[in-house]
Amino acid sequence: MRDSDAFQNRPVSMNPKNNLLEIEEHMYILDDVEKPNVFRNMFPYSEIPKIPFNDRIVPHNMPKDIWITDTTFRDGQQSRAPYTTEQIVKIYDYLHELGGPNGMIRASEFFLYSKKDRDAVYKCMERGYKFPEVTSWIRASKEDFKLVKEIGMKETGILVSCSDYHIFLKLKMTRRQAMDHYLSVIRDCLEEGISPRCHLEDITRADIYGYVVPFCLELMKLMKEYQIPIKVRACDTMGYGVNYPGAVIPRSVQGIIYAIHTHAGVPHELIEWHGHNDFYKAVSNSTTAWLYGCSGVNTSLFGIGERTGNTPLEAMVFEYAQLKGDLNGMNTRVITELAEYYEKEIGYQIPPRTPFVGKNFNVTRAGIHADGLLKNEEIYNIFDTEKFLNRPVLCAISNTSGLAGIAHWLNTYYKLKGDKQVQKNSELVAEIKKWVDEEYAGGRVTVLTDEEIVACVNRICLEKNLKIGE
Ligand SMILES: CC(C)C(=O)C(=O)O
Repeated sequence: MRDSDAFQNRPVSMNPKNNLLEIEEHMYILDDVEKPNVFRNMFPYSEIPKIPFNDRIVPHNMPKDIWITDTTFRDGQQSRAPYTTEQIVKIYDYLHELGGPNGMIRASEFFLYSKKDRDAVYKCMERGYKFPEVTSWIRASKEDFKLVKEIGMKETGILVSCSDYHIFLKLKMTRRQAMDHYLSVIRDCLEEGISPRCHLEDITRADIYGYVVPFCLELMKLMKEYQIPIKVRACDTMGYGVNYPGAVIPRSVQGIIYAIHTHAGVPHELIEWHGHNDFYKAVSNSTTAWLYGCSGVNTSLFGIGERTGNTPLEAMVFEYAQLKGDLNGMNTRVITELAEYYEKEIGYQIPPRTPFVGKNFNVTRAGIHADGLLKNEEIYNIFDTEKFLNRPVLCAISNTSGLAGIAHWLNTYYKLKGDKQVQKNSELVAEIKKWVDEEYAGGRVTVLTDEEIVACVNRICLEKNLKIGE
């Protein structure tokens, strides 16, 4: 599918520094349309959304410094039962340790609505950590700005929904009215000396050059006037963003970031991407945002967030390492501690196939694969998961595991190394295999649990006078 040029009818000039065509800044004026533009060509509603292309290619522009921010206690909490104060403080401690001394998890955002919310904030601030910086999420009112100031926070998030779906259909305003309203609220915030983080909700259905860029230009003017940083968070509220080269804005992630950075002049370090996973794209869109000019990507632990969730924080840790070639001080083993904490203390069941944290993320079942693993674990493991996540690669035992799978399971479970390792041709393995085959011949369809296998191993060792690891 093709669409009209996003830049159509807009005046362009050549930038002599980089020979790129650029739109004249003074021409980014608010397009105060009479009727909402709901981009029916992309979002017909009674049909599946469409991805039009105009084949405009945006150049890579990854900032030197990129980082992760966290919304576990805001978007994350919106979609589940609230955490207790103690749980929030414990998770915050973990985030601090995971992010490391270079502030790779730069900031986290907290509600201030209830006493419980504020208690959690006080306790986290008392920790005195530089990172993650404790920031707030409030109703946009003067009283709330005062509260943020009293608590001693430097930054707050403010909702500035930017699509006509929100402006016309929810707020019942025109673009001009919405923009004036938002700007006056942001001015109130700046008057209190608080740095606003503007959440441009629903940006992937917004008119980028008719509303978003003119609005961001006004923000940059305010920033200059007050000499206080103003952040712009591009929120892909419904997960419509795509990262395919040549896709049309407002669905193109790179197109949006390019517009905000190059045409509205927002510096890299003040742009953040906030993704949702409705179309399975939260992670790749966030990485794309980094690649095209965002310093920050906003995430939540295990992707817990509204509907299908947000960009999982742990995923972006490994995206960072792959893009940059190192972890820049992040302690990835804390991810496993966090996963255990969520399962045991919070009672949250992580789906077993979840990358990096699910029970099965590095478990191999098929016998033929297990055979490969036994020869060299690199063949069927993504990286040294024992080193980085304290999760040695595992073979689950089922009807397809074969002798190799059973031997591997024994070696991993009993942590047998070197010549203590059990071989697939050993008597113990053969006896376990007989029991496994009998189980499945009897009609079993489920995998064998660790407890069942240990019981079987103990029985065989007793009956046959065998010892594990000899
Ligand atoms: C409410 C807004 C800021 C949000 O989280 C989103 O757009 O996803």
